[in-house]
Amino acid sequence: MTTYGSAARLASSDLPPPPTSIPTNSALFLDLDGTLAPIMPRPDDVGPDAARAALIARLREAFEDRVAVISGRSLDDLSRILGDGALAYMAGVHGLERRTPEGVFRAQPHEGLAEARDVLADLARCDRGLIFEDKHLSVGLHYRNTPLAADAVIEAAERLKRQTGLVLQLGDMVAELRTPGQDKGSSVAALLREPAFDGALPIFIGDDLTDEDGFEAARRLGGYGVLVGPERPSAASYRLDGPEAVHAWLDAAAKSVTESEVTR
Ligand SMILES: O=P(O)(O)OC[C@H]1O[C@H](O[C@H]2O[C@H](CO)[C@@H](O)[C@H](O)[C@H]2O)[C@H](O)[C@@H](O)[C@@H]1O
Repeated sequence: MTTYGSAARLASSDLPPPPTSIPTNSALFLDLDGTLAPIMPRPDDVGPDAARAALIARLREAFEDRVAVISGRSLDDLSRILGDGALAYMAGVHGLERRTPEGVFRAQPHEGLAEARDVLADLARCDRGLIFEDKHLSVGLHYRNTPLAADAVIEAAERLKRQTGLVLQLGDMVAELRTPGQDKGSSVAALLREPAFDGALPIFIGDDLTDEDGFEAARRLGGYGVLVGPERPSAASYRLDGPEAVHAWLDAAAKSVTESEVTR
């Protein structure tokens, strides 16, 4: 369940930027859209990017593979955007799918998805600005290109939540109905149980409401969250302005870890 962190954080304001000098045993849990990639008008507008790929490769080396992308996108879509094998650890559909070197975990799709799929796809046919997205374990309707449709989309999604038992996941100009049972926080906890992450300090970086589960898990498991974008009540401890600042911070953090390894 998404809440907004401990009471101390409910009125959070002026979160500082994270320190660039971080413990060598840190593990990075990274959101994609709005964090590693700038927000684009349509989901398919986000594609492979050489600078991002090079950054991920540097991070994997500096953090000895303790790097995971944890996204609302499906694993297939993440492979299209990041490249197959770009990362050893990835979670998709808000934690409903997870890939590690040992294999793929995938939740069972909820039976209510058929109804949600029909209703949202019908709505998309009524407004050419709406984009219907089917991720098999969840279905979503994007209204970024037709913002006046927001109320109707959210109302329909709330009704579907009540009728089906699916989880309503509101995001950045999107309403999504997803299979219950997992979230970004449970993915962080599961990945920290992998041998490569043993004893690691989790740092979760993300921009969206779904990332609050990741911030809370990181905090509970001894690390912290970094909110990307404007201030809001959040379980994160630090904040960066946007993807450009994220890339610069990750670069600096990787260098600081590499340098402290060299001087040991
Ligand atoms: O958890 P994330 O990696 O941040 O993924 C969240 C959602 O990202 C995508 O939608 C968002 O980004 C699109 C491209 O910038 C944008 O057009 C859309 O309005 C945003 O909501 C993706 O399509 C969703 O499946 C993800 O859940």
